[in-house]
Amino acid sequence: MARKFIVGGNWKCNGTTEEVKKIVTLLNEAEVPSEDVVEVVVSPPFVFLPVVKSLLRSDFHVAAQNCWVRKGGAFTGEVSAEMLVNLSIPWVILGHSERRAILNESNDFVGDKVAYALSQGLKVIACIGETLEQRESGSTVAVVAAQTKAIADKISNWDNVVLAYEPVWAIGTGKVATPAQAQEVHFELRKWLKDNVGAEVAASTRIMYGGSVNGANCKELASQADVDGFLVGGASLKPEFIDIIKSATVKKNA
Ligand SMILES: O=C(CO)COP(=O)(O)O
Repeated sequence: MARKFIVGGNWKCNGTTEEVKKIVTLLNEAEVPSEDVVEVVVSPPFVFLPVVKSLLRSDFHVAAQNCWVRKGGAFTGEVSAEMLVNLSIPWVILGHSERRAILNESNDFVGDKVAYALSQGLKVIACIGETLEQRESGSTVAVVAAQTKAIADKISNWDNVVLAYEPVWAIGTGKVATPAQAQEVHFELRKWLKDNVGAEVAASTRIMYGGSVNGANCKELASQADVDGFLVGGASLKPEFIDIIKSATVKKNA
């Protein structure tokens, strides 16, 4: 089954109202392949979601960067999945390594979050990835498999899930995974899905790559068989994000 290329821009904890409006203008004026070829999702900080949603072209979509693990209530500082749905925010990024590492989100907690967000009707970009230490000790595949299992154990429908493989050592470091390194892990993840969830889910679930993707390295990464898109941090705040969106055509012409 054809997996539509997907490019996400994770703006992380960046931006002022003025800067956010500038990025939206840049996106709105860009000439990019049609929605049939590439799905574009941008993820501003919570406070800017309404303004971005209201100004952004209708063929691009918005994502929150996180949400609370269960139904909202007395959880000071949290934002619930219900609130995102109420604001017609279709997507949420969950399990980003910055939240796993800095805010101690465990595999189980991320699995619960994914399950709850899906139950409320959100689409989820679920992030996984190994640290440098884990890669150097040869446990990359075991680590990403355990992270994926914690999600798989809690959900029964993968239709609204996209995996984002983001090796921690490549995030914000300028040290991008080589196309072969990315392809190897994406292949193993798809195999894990096939062996543990099912052949159909393995064939249809998109796996994005994230970690120092930029306008110069995106085409070669996009040409890898199991790379179905990108989750972009730093470069999603710059004009080169448009070039990354355009790299979807590498797939179309493959
Ligand atoms: O964490 C990332 C996207 O979620 C990747 O960040 P960079 O593209 O800045 O390395």
